[in-house]
Amino acid sequence: MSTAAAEQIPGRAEGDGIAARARGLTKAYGSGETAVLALDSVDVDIARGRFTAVMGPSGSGKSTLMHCLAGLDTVSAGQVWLGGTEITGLKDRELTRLRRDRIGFMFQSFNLIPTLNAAENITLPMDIAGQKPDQKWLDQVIDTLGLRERLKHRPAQLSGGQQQRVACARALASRPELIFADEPTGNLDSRAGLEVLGFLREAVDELGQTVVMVTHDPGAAAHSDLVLFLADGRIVDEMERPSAEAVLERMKRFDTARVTFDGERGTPGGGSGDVTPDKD
Ligand SMILES: Nc1ncnc2c1ncn2[C@@H]1O[C@H](COP(=O)(O)OP(=O)(O)OP(=O)(O)O)[C@@H](O)[C@H]1O
Repeated sequence: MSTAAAEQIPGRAEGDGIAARARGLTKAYGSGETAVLALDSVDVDIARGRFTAVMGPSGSGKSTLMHCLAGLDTVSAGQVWLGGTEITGLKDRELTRLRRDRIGFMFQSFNLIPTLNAAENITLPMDIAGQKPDQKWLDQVIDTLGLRERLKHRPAQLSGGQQQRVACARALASRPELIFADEPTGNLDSRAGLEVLGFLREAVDELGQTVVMVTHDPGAAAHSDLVLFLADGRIVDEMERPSAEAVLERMKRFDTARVTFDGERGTPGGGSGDVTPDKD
C-alpha cells in the first residue's frame, strides 16, 4: 500500500517492504508572489517489488514528486527515505553515491551516447562508477529485453523501441533497488510503447524490481499494480489493479473538477467532489 501507512513510524523501512517513503514532503518553487507549492505535505510509501504509476493533471507535481523521492531535487520540508536511509539532509556527494548505487533512471529522452554501442551504453553508468556488472544478472536483463542480437549496434542503428529497451537495460544493469521512469513511452509509437511497458512489467514480475513510473497515459498506467493520483501537489486517490478505462474515468473527474472550480464552464456537482481545492 502507499498512503495508508502514513501512521507508521517513519524511517524504519529497511526490512518492511518499502522501497521509498516520504512524510510531509513539501516542495515550493520561488518565493513571494511567484511562489508555487508543487508538493503539499505528501505522505507516500512505495512498496518494494511492485509497479507504481503516478498520474495527475499537468502541473499537479508528478515529476517533482519523482525527483524528490529520487534525491534529484531538494525538499522544502518533510523527509524522504530510500530503503532505510533518510536522504533528506544528505550531502551532495553522499546523495550522488546513493543514487548511483541504488537507483535506476529512465527518461523520455533515452540519453543514449551515440558513439557507444548498445552493450557499452548499458554498462556505462557502472563503468563510470568503477563497478563490475554481475554478468549473470546482466545476461538475464539483456535476454528479458530481447537485446541479445543488438548489442553491437549503435543507437542510430536501433529503432525507437529498441533504444528505449537499451535505456531500460541500462536502468536495470546495476540491479537498483528502485527504478524511476518519467514518461518512458512518451516518445514512442504505441507498439514500441507497449513493448517497453511489457518489459517494465517483466522487470517487476520476473526480476523482482521496484518501478515508479510517471505517465499521462491511462493505457500505460494500466500496466502498473497501483496508481497514485496527484492533484495540486497532493495525493488525492489511489487505484489498485487499474484498468485503462477506470484510470481514464478517474482522470476525467479531475478535468471536471478543474473546470468547475475555475468557474468557466463547469456544471456544479458534475465532478466527483474528490478533488477540491480544500480537500482534507
Ligand atoms: N524549476 C521550477 N521552478 C518553478 N516552478 C516549477 C519548477 N518545476 C516545476 N514547477 C512548478 O511546480 C508545479 C509542479 O510541476 P511538475 O513538473 O512536478 O508537474 P507535473 O505533474 O509533472 O506536470 P506535467 O504533467 O505537465 O509534466 C507546476 O506548477 C510547475 O509549474
